[in-house]
Amino acid sequence: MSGNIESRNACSPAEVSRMNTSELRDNFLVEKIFKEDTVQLTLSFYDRFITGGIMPVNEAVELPNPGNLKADYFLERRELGIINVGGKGTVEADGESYTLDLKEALYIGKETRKVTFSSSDKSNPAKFYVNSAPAHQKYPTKKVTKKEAETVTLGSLENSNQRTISKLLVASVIGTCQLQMGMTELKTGSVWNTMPAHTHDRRMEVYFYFEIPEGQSVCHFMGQPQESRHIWMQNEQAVISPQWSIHAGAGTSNYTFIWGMAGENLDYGDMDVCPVKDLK
Ligand SMILES: O=C(O)C(=O)C[C@H](O)C(=O)CO
Ligand SMILES: [Zn+2]
Repeated sequence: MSGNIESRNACSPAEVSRMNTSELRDNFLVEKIFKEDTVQLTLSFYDRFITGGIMPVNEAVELPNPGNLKADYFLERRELGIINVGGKGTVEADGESYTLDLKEALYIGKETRKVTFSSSDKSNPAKFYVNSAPAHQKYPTKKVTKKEAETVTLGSLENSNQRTISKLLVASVIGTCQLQMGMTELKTGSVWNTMPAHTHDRRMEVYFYFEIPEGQSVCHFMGQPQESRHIWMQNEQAVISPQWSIHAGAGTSNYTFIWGMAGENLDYGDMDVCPVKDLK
């Protein structure tokens, strides 16, 4: 890829409070994450965070060097996090191969020149969901399985929000510059994520919703806690959350999502919780 990738400007809270449905969706929703044999990337100017998907089917696919990064290669000044949400696949990073099964993660450090993605079985292709943030130090490339993740169970069936959070690429598990990624799986009968909602001025965040059953959807809530807006999300779509915005959702069924963050700190627990009774 020598051309530019799609970029999204940062918007102010006042501007967002006046947006109509399509303006909200154009600025924050990333509609198409996976396309056969293609790298789909979106650059957000919140913390210069890149979100995308790579689905190799018929051939291996190489991480491109988009023109708007003005770099010699993609990871010259960046780090990359990958979570596979499809069939078994392999990521090759400067000649080293890492096989990723469903829901396994890989961190690739700064200064890795060549990264290629392939699927083991084209009838059940790998789907590599990727996040990338600027990096100023080289940390080792490392695979992290769900067993190696830091896991917490939150919520209750009574509050329709029982869920398991697997912190995969976080400071307690691996070294990263600013990227953090993990996955939240809702139990059957639970539909709410991240409730009570929170903001974190020190980090932006992107949610990628998947495992939404056919015919179901997730209503994602964003905006300032007292000026919330919603975006209806379909399976395998992502949504960008500014640092001033809540990011929560309620599904018409249970589902899974990947969260990725970058910014000032690596402290997962640094959140400003918004009491449910104060939301507007
Ligand atoms: O369900 C949740 O709660 C989450 O998954 C919260 C995210 O991990 C998050 O927003 C971290 O800042
Ligand atoms: Zn958050």
